[in-house]
Amino acid sequence: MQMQVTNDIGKLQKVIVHRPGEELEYLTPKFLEELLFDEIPWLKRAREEHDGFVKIMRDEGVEVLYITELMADVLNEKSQLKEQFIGEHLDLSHIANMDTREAVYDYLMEKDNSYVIDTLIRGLKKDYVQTIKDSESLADLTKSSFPFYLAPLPSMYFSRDQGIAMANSMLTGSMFNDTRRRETLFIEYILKHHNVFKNIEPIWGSSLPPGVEGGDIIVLSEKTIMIGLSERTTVQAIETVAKEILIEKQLAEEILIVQIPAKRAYMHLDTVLTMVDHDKFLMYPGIKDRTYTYLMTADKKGKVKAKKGNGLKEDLEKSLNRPVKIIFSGEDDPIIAAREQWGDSTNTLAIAPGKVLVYNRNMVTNKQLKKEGIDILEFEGSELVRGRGGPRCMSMPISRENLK
Ligand SMILES: NC(=[NH2+])NCCC[C@H](N)C(=O)O
Repeated sequence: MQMQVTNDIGKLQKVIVHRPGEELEYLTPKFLEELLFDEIPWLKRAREEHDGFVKIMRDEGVEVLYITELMADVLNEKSQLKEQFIGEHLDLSHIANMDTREAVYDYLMEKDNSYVIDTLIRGLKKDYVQTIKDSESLADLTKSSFPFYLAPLPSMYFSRDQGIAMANSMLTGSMFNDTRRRETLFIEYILKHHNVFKNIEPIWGSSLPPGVEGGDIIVLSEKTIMIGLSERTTVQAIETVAKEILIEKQLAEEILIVQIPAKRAYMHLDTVLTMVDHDKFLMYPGIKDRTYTYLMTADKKGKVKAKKGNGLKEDLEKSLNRPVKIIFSGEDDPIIAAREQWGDSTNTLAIAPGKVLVYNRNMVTNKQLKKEGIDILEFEGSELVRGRGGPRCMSMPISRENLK
């Protein structure tokens, strides 16, 4: 398949998602912070909500692929990859004792592929695996209270962050937090080995310094890629990826960096700013005077140069070559806007210019969008939102129509 994403609003053709699974049932209050959740979603309802999200996209003609199914295809077709895949998960799991590691490996190797895939996402509780019984290891004696050999991956359903299609290439996420690093192994294997992807030269996030996640990348046009400098995306990683984008792979002519305050409530640029139409953006007003912009381009000698931007609106207008309207969410009221931003009001997913998916709970912002002439497709997301992400976070587009 040809990867093609040269904008963030063109008709969405193909997208990869993950249906929330039992990994959400391995969340407990004690480890919420470490696992980057604020609450424990009710799985049954979260799945219904996710199915609703997928149904809207399918009804609109979007081809929706599940990451677990693509991964199962890979392991079913190339069985020799199973050991390597499990091994890479174990490498990233910090199991202190080698015998324990071996026991976990043996346990997984005996199971069938779909069980392995589900377990790697769900997590593996310590009591599932019989380790050394008669002699205890130092790791056992000093064992932490963390109850898993393989931690659950509850943020797996935020597939946006794991793989970022830009033009005809894909960057795999270089996750800022240790707890999310194993998520990207799935898309890496799919990119390397699944025949839905062919002739794609990816940029491997694992080769970058930590900190470029998909929620921070918005492909504005063929010319410009916007990158958030945020809690999750670092200057170091941007410097490296900019060379790939501007020089090695020439995926765009310029990168517009938008620096936002580094805060949990808006860990990625797309939690406070999304594009909803050719000339319209939706933005959380709480960051209005708190963004700084920079432009990165390549000079004739093949070096990346950065300069200060002229402010978000002006830079967007220049890049898109048209006047732009910024709609301030929550009717620009500090309380309404903050409340609804926490409910991901500003994390819309465009499936065509002027047509976006939104959670129904953000009533004020949704009404505002309608007034602005935006077609909104609402769905229930009250459990999904507890993981701090909305429709855009839950989708990894791999094909969108180009804009004229
Ligand atoms: N693109 C996004 N905004 N993704 C939201 C990710 C939420 C996830 N729980 C995290 O903290 O990492």
